[in-house]
Amino acid sequence: MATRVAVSDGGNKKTSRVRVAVRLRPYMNKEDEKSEGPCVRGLDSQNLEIINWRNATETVKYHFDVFHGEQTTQQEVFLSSVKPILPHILNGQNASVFAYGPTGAGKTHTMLGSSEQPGVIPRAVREVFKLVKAKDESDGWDYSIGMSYLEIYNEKVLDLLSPNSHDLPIREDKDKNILIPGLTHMNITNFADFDKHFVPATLNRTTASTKLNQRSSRSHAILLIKVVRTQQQLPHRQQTGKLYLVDLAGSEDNRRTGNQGIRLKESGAINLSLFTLSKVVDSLNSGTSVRVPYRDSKLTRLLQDSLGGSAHSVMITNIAPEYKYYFDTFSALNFAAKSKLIVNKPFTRETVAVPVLPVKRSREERETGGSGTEPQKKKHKEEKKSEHDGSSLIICLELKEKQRELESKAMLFSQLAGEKSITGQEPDFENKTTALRRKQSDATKPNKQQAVVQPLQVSQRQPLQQLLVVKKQSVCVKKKEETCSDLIESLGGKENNTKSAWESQLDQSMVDQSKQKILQILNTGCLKELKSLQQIGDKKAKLILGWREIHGHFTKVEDLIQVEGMTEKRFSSFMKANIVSAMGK
Ligand SMILES: Nc1ncnc2c1ncn2[C@@H]1O[C@H](COP(=O)(O)OP(=O)(O)OP(=O)(O)O)[C@@H](O)[C@H]1O
Repeated sequence: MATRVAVSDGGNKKTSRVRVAVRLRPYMNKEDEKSEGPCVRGLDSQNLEIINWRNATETVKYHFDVFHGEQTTQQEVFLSSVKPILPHILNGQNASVFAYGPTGAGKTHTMLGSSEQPGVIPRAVREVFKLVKAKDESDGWDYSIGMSYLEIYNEKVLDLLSPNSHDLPIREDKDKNILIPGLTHMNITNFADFDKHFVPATLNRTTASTKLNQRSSRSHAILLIKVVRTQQQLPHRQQTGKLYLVDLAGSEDNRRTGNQGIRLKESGAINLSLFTLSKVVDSLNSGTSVRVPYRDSKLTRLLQDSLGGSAHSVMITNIAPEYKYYFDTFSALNFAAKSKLIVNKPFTRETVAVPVLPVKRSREERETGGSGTEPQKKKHKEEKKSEHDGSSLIICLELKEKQRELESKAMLFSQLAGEKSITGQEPDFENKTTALRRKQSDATKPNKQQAVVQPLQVSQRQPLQQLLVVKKQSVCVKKKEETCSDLIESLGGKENNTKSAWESQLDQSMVDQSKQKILQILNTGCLKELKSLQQIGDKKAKLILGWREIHGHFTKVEDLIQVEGMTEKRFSSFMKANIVSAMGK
């Protein structure tokens, strides 16, 4: 029996920021490179720029911990982004590395690689063995290493080391430790041992061919390497460090993947979990005590202790240079920029053997008995707060939300790009790749997400016609909102009036009818119809479409509060404006 104790040594209270690296893969087809050039490019080892879709005469700049360009080798990625965090797991702390990005952007290449170009996973496991070997004899601790390997496919947790097993439950003990009863845990003694289990298990992972990637990963694969160290002397303190190596399924746009049937269903599950990941990131970033929605997807639930404050985490965002990935790339970069704000608070997980069992166990006994499943007992004050501490893995999910927002923009954009301009010429966005080589201004002003809009010389390139159309629309939305405020004012309503105060001035049956009309538009309206509602601009309308895609129908207008950015206050104002407007028709 062992008791979980907090460790108060110096390093434990330190906060650790999620490191964010971005890796740009090379062109897969040299012809594309010649014909269009990249839509995104690196500027130096930390900065990159991408064309601004809102205005093709500008680029948007991002600053990250590391930028890995097309020529970066697997070893360089490992050395700079992953190796530095590995020593922590020998001290009872958690670490995680996860690859995020659009489908086909290079996540599996980065994490797994090939026999000629091994990726992060084989390199990290080798390094862990190396670190343990270096410590083993000298520091008074015995070490054992174990592995588990699972995938989350269609919201099911499947054991890749035991492929016939069924969906495994995720449980949380009273100390908020995440457990997966029944998950195989194998002790491994060297890299060959790991390889023997890992390689065949990898073949069990669900992959399929999509239009964008012949061998697309349809699941999130999570490799867990657990290092348990036990003091050789009394009181036989024991510390457990976990390393999660995560290859996320790609965020995807089904208009481009051509997914149908089962692929479409998979895609829904992938996008839902990535969407939840984005919500978790948002919550963690907000730094408030708002509930972090870990429970909303299996992925975030499972990775809770990698994301919630107890881990050293690295997110490698993979992006692709081709124009067809433009909006995916843009949303991935925004997500990555946001995830940089997450701060983890690493601590050491330690148990102490109860004094009635002072007999020193042999290493073999410890290995077979000590690490069969997730830790059974953990007690740590800091850990209790873990739902509110920012951590890492996450990064992805916010993407989903951004993804949806941008998907809609992409649809609009691609519709526009697909049409010939009034003058009969093809839209020229795709031909502008070299526009990244534009004159730069020194006047850069970083925003919260570290993105900088870099103005370009208008004389060098004319704004794209279709982009101007998008701009005009947003002007219209603004005007509409002003009209709406006027209406509210004329009713004598202030934003914070209670519902009864303003509703009581109206005929209840009319109010109910208006609500029905609003509900109908919320449930069936296309983008344009949604935008016809008062106070619903382009962004909100897309968020509503995204919500509908995931959750189905709104059962009542009040459900609108569940849509991102719709606070109670805004909802109240929205209702007032729209009821008044509907009654006036
Ligand atoms: N840095 C790179 N250098 C060379 N080839 C790469 C690189 N990154 C990716 N590739 C190649 O690009 C293709 C797609 O990469 P990969 O399968 O890793 O994408 P993915 O992001 O994992 O996609 P999915 O989400 O669909 O599984 C593969 O053929 C891979 O070998």
